[in-house]
Amino acid sequence: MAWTLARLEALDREDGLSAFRDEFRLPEGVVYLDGNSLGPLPRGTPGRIAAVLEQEWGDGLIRSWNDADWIGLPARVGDQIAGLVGAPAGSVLVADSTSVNLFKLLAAGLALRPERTVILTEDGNFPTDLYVAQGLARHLGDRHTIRNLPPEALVSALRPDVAVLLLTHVNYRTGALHDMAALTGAAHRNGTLVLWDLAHSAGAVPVDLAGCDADFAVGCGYKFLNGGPGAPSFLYVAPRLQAGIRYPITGWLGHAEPFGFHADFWPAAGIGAAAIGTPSILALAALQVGVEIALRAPMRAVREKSCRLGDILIELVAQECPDRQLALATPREAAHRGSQVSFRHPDAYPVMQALIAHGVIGDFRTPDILRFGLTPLTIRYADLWRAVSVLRDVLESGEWRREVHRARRLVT
Ligand SMILES: Cc1ncc(COP(=O)(O)O)c(C=O)c1O
Ligand SMILES: Nc1c(O)cccc1C(=O)C[C@H](N)C(=O)O
Repeated sequence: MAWTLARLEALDREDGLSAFRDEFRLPEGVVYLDGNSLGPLPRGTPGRIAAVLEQEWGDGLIRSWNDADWIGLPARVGDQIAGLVGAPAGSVLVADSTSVNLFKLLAAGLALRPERTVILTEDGNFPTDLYVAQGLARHLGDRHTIRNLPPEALVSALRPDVAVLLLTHVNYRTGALHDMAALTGAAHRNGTLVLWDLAHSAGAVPVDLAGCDADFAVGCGYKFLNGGPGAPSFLYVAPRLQAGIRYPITGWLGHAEPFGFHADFWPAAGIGAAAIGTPSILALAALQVGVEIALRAPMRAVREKSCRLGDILIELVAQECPDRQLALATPREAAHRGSQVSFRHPDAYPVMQALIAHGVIGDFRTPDILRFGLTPLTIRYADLWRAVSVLRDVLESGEWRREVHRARRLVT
């Protein structure tokens, strides 16, 4: 049966998550399909930031490190995020950026496997993951080799020299979802540690770090967790590894007694040793608002809606835009994708710019990807009708050929 606007509106009426949309500020006339890159602003965030500014900073001044427990905020928000990624309390800390946390945990993983010299990762992994691995290998005296392989070749590449398997759970371009349990199990049978990048998973797909016995993970605060541009990242270290770990950056807030002001470093117990310097309290407060919304949304319903949105988007594009040079770049089966759908088009960049000019905001990824993020808390089924109608019109009219849509901007 063909998709119609009426059928999609009927799905919106039955949608148990529909009330969440009102918790976000979404500009009139915009269909926002980029929450996988920068989540929208929760309506509660400005008030929370204002309270931290006025009362905690303005009135409380430095006393707020104790009175408002600013000092405990990275671990508190970490424990809240733990509830979203299947991790126990005390195993997640909010700190730094995803790139920095990748460096910290990859270095810690390599230090736990000193006799092994290979970092195994995937072709098409997010560039920062690859660059961090390259930079770290150089820093360690070029002793390590980085092996990039297609996903289907990873398991057979797990040989005795592989120290760490570094993977992004959901691929940023294609949206393909790895089987975390199977890959972690295969790595462990080889004595290899696994570091998962959850940038496109946390808050979007079910993640069970403890159930999969994952070793390390990092994740992003500004995508599906809606923490705002440049929101701090989080990191996870399995409790069984925390005692023996050696982080490459040992700052004063990772010390067992930061206010002892000792000359020598000895690490805090548990996940606290992963901290480096003073956390950004305003950014943490904003992130906490987004995380608390995500915690109220049942993950099973989020995943179901995400899969359904993806299936409908794929079917609607096939229905409305046949023969328009669009090729699905995302696995067709919902079980194998995250919360985005991507299409290839030879002129993806100007096509996306034309869509954005009409208020349908997705993004372009080199060389030829039109990427649509599906955030079940804010997207209505009927929004897909509007998005695909605009896509059809842009492709039919050839409007994307106009010079204005071809001018490359710095951030795509
Ligand atoms: C998979 C993945 N890892 C890491 C990052 C980078 O994180 P950051 O720029 O916050 O360090 C991103 C996106 O920016 C990403 O998509
Ligand atoms: N972090 C970003 C930024 O500072 C500007 C523009 C985009 C981003 C992104 O997050 C990109 C994103 N990780 C991606 O999946 O492509």
